[in-house]
Amino acid sequence: MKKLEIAVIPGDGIGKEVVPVATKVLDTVAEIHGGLKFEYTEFPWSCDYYLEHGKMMPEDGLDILKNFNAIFLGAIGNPQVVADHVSLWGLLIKIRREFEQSINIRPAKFFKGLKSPLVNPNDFDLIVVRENSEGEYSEVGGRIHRGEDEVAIQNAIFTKKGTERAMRYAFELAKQRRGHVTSATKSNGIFHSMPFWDEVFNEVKADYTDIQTASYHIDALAAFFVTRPQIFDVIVASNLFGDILTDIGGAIMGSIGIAPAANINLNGKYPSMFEPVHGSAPDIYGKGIANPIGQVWTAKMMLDHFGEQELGQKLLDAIEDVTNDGIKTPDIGGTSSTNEVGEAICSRLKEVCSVS
Ligand SMILES: NC(=O)C1=CN([C@@H]2O[C@H](COP(=O)(O)OP(=O)(O)OC[C@H]3O[C@@H](n4cnc5c(N)ncnc54)[C@H](O)[C@@H]3O)[C@@H](O)[C@H]2O)C=CC1
Ligand SMILES: CC(=O)C(=O)O
Ligand SMILES: [K+]
Ligand SMILES: [Mn+2]
Repeated sequence: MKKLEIAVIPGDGIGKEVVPVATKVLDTVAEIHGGLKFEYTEFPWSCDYYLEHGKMMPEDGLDILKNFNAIFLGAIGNPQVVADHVSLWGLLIKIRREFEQSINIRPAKFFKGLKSPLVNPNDFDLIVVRENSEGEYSEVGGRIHRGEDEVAIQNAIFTKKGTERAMRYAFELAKQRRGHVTSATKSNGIFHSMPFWDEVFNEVKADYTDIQTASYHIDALAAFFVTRPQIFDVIVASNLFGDILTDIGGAIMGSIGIAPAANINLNGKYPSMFEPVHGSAPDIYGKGIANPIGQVWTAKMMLDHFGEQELGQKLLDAIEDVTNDGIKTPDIGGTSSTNEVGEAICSRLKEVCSVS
């Protein structure tokens, strides 16, 4: 029996609604597999926890998490009660950083049964490799002179190591896909870090002569996500650019609520963390209508990570079948609830796996 110990952090808002659906789907996958078992330990770390304890997680939170095989997280953030930079840096970004989850991979593809807002979605299938350890998301800087003369300085940090690591990951990934890497740059406007980014990209690509490459400024690239997403295979982007591109990736599939993600620790020292692209969606929380597909597809990425690609693919097929059958939450034009979609995915999965 392959036993996987998973730390589960539903977090805030709709994280608390979609995570239980996804763990139920994972249990169905394990049942079908027969030799696989997920053992969940749930942690209530969230903005509610902050209100009670004055912090997002206990002092020894990371020590507790580091012994798990993976972390499965919903979303963090309840800006009504805790400022977003405090809640995210106190938990989500803290885990990404301390556990050296240096890469965030986020696929987007034409999804069967979904109405893309694009006139001609034409089967796009791309994956963004987002640098996840530095870049524009940094604590380096400060504020001085409160009031009228206030100055805020925010530094973006680009190291050779971090930049090259993300790019090499993208090239390796492209080898297993369609052999094309696009670099998201902005070297016309950002004077130091982006020309550096371009230089590192040119260096790395010289090692991958079989891989085709392109480089676009992020503004044009964002527009191409809308006008011709088919031209992309793997896109490598800085932390901020990757963050923005992947919400667009969700949008062109039909909803940000279906976009999955994985924060990968590459050195094996710490667990990786699986959490969808979307946030806690306070505007729809509590109504039971959050789309669980982002979280369930994220579970599929966790299955892939543990070497269960075959079942992972069946799960993705089951999600697409259910969507195609019209069992959908309101964000993608349906009338089903979060739980109904989850149950339909489990049933469909059992059906396809009993016939094969
Ligand atoms: N990784 C994380 O934990 C993230 C956390 N956040 C936090 O989440 C909170 C809300 O942030 P927003 O900027 O509003 O982004 P958001 O992703 O939570 O919501 C943006 C829009 O998409 C919709 N949406 C998102 N997920 C959905 C789903 N599964 N089903 C249906 N509709 C969905 C929401 O209803 C909202 O209209 C903030 O506190 C923010 O800091 C935001 C992004 C990522
Ligand atoms: C914070 C955020 O929006 C993200 O990691 O996607
Ligand atoms: K999330
Ligand atoms: Mn984001």
